Amino acid sequence: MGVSVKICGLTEAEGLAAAIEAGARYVGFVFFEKSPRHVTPEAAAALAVQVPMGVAKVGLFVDPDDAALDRVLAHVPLDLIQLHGSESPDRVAGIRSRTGLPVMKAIGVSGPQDLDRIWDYGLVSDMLLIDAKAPEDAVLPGGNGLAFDWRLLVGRQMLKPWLLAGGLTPENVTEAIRLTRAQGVDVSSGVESAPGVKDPDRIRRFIARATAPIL
Ligand SMILES: O=C(O)c1ccccc1NCC(=O)[C@H](O)[C@H](O)COP(=O)(O)O
Repeated sequence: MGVSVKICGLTEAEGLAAAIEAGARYVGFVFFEKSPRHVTPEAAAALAVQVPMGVAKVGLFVDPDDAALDRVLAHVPLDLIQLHGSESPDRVAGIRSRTGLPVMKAIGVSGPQDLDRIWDYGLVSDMLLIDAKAPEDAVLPGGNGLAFDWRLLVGRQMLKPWLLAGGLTPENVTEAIRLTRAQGVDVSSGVESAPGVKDPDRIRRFIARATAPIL
């Protein structure tokens, strides 16, 4: 099976259409108000009708309480919940059982000290997203266009299906996959022309390169 691609932080129909037509397997909507990619539940619902079967609609949350999840789920038929805050393993398991939806936990990596958490969260999540750890003073816990040292993942066993994220672009995604053997990749700022503005051409180039056979 080829590499799966998630395009994250979609806010308007043109970028979403480009992602779907180019073969994205996952499309992400950000429900975090401080993000330039934030969408309301109503806006996400309008975009979601454009998404065909076979493409998973992912809702990205940062330390959501139950009411925040309920508010979004009342409007948007999500297929997968992405947790991008400091949710504990217990909270991940709780959200999974309360919503009945599969959960992908994002794990920030900046060095070898972060790698044990990949195992811990693999026990309670359906999928993992291995991302660059945000700097201490960052406003956003993800979507910062920063990469980490991909060599940290070489030969690493994962308990669950996983996506690589953090600073990926059409220019570097082939090398990232070749090195890490990632099953999937996730991108946001690397396919934008400005924060929060997706560039359909960069989306198409990213997906074409990520899904091309690696020699
Ligand atoms: O994208 C955001 O604005 C965002 C806000 C809060 C938490 C996470 C966020 N994005 C997470 C993603 O899924 C990104 O695709 C991932 O971190 C990679 O981002 P980038 O380095 O910009 O490609």
